[in-house]
Amino acid sequence: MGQDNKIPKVTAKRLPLYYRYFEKLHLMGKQRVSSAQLSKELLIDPATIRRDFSYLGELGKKGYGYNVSYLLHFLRDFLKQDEVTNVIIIGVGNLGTALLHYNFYKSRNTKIVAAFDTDPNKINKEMDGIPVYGMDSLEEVIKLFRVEVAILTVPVQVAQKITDEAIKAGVRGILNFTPSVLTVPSHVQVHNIDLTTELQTLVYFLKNYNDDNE
Ligand SMILES: NC(=O)c1ccc[n+]([C@@H]2O[C@H](COP(=O)([O-])OP(=O)(O)OC[C@H]3O[C@@H](n4cnc5c(N)ncnc54)[C@H](O)[C@@H]3O)[C@@H](O)[C@H]2O)c1
Repeated sequence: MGQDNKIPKVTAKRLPLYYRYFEKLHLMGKQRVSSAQLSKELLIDPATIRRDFSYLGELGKKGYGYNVSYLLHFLRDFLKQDEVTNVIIIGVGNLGTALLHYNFYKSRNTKIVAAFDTDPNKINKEMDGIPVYGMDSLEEVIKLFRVEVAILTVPVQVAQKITDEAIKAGVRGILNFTPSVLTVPSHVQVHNIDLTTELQTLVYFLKNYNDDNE
């Protein structure tokens, strides 16, 4: 754990909390935040926040507060050992919305950090606390959050194009809910989830294997 040895456990425990909040501030376009603001949002007293950050080095300036983007990067590197796989959802329609609501709460090592769509009524808003961006932010967000997995819930006709864009920006895994047969480079993995096929297989098994357990 290296440098963490110097940091009190109580501080180390709060770092993910700070990280998540800086992430949120960054997505909201905030560039800096004071310890008083942090204190109000996170319900931690300002002196504790200042002390916590003092263990991490000179990260704040008097009268300026903390630089959100800098701290986000700093904390991300610092928390590497707890790193979760960041995931995005592309296409916030019927299926994408359902998956956003679900947000994979059971999984501790994956996290949906953002969603994307082209519909102006859906973008630049939060859904279940997750920001929904226009497609022009795709590359930036994938790079910023080192997103590794994209869940694809877009119309079939745009699936390949969007896959190409996501891979170009750094995505290495695609959970494909569209019926499109995707072509990807060898370093990328695609998992297809096709409910129609699953249903047909079930019906087939019901018809052919329902008398006994052959
Ligand atoms: N695999 C399955 O079991 C299963 C089940 C249902 C749906 N689907 C598939 O999932 C996909 C989504 O289905 P749905 O019912 O949610 O559709 P939907 O029409 O409700 O949602 C599609 C969303 O994608 C957005 N979109 C359109 N073009 C886009 C683009 N170029 N970039 C980004 N976003 C774009 C739309 O604005 C919309 O919000 C479809 O391909 C559908 O065939 C699969």
